[in-house]
Amino acid sequence: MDNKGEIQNQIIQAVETVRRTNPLAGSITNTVTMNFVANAQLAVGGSAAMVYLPDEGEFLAKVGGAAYINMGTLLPIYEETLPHTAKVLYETGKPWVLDPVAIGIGALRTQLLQQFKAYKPSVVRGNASEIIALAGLWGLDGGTEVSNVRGVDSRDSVNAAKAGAVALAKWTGGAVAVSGETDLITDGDLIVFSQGGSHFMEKITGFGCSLGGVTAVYATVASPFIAALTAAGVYNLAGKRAANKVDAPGSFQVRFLDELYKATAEDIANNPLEIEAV
Ligand SMILES: Nc1ncnc2c1ncn2[C@@H]1O[C@H](COP(=O)(O)OP(=O)(O)OP(=O)(O)O)[C@@H](O)[C@H]1O
Ligand SMILES: Cc1ncsc1CCO
Ligand SMILES: [Mg+2]
Repeated sequence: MDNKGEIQNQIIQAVETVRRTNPLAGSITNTVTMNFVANAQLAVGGSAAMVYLPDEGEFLAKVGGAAYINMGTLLPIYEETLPHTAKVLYETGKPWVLDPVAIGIGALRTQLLQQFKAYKPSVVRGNASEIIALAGLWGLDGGTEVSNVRGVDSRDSVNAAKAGAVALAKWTGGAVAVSGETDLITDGDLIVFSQGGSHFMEKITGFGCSLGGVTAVYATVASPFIAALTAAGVYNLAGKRAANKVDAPGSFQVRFLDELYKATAEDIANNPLEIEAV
């Protein structure tokens, strides 16, 4: 798929189908930003449900059109819940989005992320440092063995994660989305840069987490690559619009949710993107 017009048409289809069908993408996600993830999923027209327990993860994997796993705040029960849910998703062919938040901290996080390699997440979404570190953990090109993640924040530029993102996408057969000032999305063959957003998005926690949840919503109706591009497009558009209306982070978050809700499919598809071959 190297035709920008075709990509834009598929983005329009994804946005409209979600608004028409209100699809469920269940989440196992961190307790810091859970509410923001759910509200962003609802604002784009999806349906949200958050769980912690192994049988409930399996239930959501089965009834939802896709799922979202975010590693932000691990609990002991996740040693059971996360691999169990990821295995069900993989074996039933359900798309799922992985956000490897804070990769490198703690033994359980490392162990779980290693296990996920076999369950091939349809979309890996993270900031540049997280993507580079995951490629390293999985022994792929473009990764580093030592994580450069500082807690949950990135210390690398989006472009530095290009090789790792491509290698991860080739491994999973899905898509990888690297967020930053400009977002990079790849399916292993094409690389798309999506522009927009606002510096305020670094001043409120959870824009990355909620972007992952919204990506899962679009993955219920579109390919992993189109889902990641649609989510990046609506985030960049809504972020740019919200920043034009407010002058501080708290009101930015509120305005951003309003702009997510108001964005039309055409405006999302027309948000600036540049396409290059790998
Ligand atoms: N300086 C910036 N300018 C424009 N957009 C930005 C900027 N920084 C981040 N964004 C946007 O914010 C969203 C989240 O990206 P970010 O890289 O901050 O995620 P993250 O570090 O995983 O966030 P969190 O872990 O707090 O949820 C993306 O849509 C990205 O495009
Ligand atoms: C701040 C924070 N700490 C663990 S998860 C999280 C949300 C952003 O990733
Ligand atoms: Mg993050």
